[in-house]
Amino acid sequence: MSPTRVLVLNSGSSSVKYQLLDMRDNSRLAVGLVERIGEETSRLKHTPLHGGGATRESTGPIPDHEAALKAVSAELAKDGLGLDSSELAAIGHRVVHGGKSFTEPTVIDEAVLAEIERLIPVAPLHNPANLTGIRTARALRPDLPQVAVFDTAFHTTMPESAARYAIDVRTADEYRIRRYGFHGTSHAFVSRATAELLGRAPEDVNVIVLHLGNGASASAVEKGRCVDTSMGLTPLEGLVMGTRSGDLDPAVIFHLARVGGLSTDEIDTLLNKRSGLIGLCGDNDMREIRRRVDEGDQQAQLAFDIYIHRLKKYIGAYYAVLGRVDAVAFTAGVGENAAPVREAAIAGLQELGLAVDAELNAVRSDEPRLISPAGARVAVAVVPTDEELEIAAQTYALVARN
Ligand SMILES: Nc1ncnc2c1ncn2[C@@H]1O[C@H](COP(=O)(O)OP(=O)(O)O)[C@@H](O)[C@H]1O
Ligand SMILES: CC(=O)OP(=O)(O)O
Ligand SMILES: [Mg+2]
Repeated sequence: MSPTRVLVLNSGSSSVKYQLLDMRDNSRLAVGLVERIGEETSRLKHTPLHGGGATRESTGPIPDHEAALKAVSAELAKDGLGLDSSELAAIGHRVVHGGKSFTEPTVIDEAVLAEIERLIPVAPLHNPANLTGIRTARALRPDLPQVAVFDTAFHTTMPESAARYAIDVRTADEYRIRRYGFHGTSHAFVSRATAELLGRAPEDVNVIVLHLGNGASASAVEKGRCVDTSMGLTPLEGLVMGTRSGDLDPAVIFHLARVGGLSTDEIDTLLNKRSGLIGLCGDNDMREIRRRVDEGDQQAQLAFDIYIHRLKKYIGAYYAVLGRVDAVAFTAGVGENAAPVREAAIAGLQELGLAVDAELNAVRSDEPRLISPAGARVAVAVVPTDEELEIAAQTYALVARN
């Protein structure tokens, strides 16, 4: 029998999330996470899901993504699920920036690696980690197909009117400056799952997807195709995020350089790592921010209000882009868990047919669900994302075809 298992690696700037799935029934055999890579207190959390083993956790320095992946491989081996298994069909990798070249999942070869490397300047937090993950996995299993699934792929359907910045065309083309968009695997999965929740085909519905994690982005999905998204050349544009500013007047950068004397790298770090919620109030975790808000903390309240204001602007903008909206879907860590964020983002939008039912919004569940009142013109939904399952499905489909 041909092998049916797929290992998915989602390498972030300082973390690796992974899942081992059996594609016969999409069941998960093991899931885990390595956090704080590069620090003294790195943490590995591994949960075997077949055979009912207990979660194992360990803390200690894991210097880089190569060491992280080797540690993951060792954990999997303890459950008899090692990377040497003949049941493994492929390894699927989340790759954040694929530029314009990659519109589909792609089997990784030297040319693909070179292109992912060339794109590092426009995804400095993500592509280097993705590359190390791929190189380490290839060294461990050189015989196995390794597939890249790109965050940018779902957004390649955006019309030029949404994808181009209004800057000199020749300069834009020379430096390939355009809006690529990210979190596409999640936007694709969630827009489809939302249509399913409504009992309709993806081609029949228009959905605004709000992916609110540490990184956050919105997208306008018309009949299953992305027509606009809030992230741009890099994952810095758009919504207020955990540590990233999102939209700002580009002249802020000249001002910081000319008046503040900051270097380009310093400004990059400021906007990507010391802005957003953490820059506004010192915390980037929405749980902590809500706790402070509930205690009357004014700084946390202002950070929350700025976050919500930006989110509301994008809901309005994408409503206008789509003309008709069937659903607004909240997803990722904040979108799935933070009821106050959903309530505040939709508040006051009744004229657009949008409302949230307080009781439904308070329900905690891992299932896709509606939170709008019965009979509402536009559905508001919470739809948990599953980037790993989507990456596994795309990886397996590609390998099974070849
Ligand atoms: N119960 C919760 N209530 C509010 N926010 C939460 C909760 N759980 C997680 N979050 C938020 O979700 C964020 C992580 O989201 P996630 O989608 O996992 O992000 P990423 O994939 O970018 O690491 C946390 O930083 C936190 O702000
Ligand atoms: C592209 C991006 O922002 O990803 P993440 O949310 O995983 O940081
Ligand atoms: Mg994420």
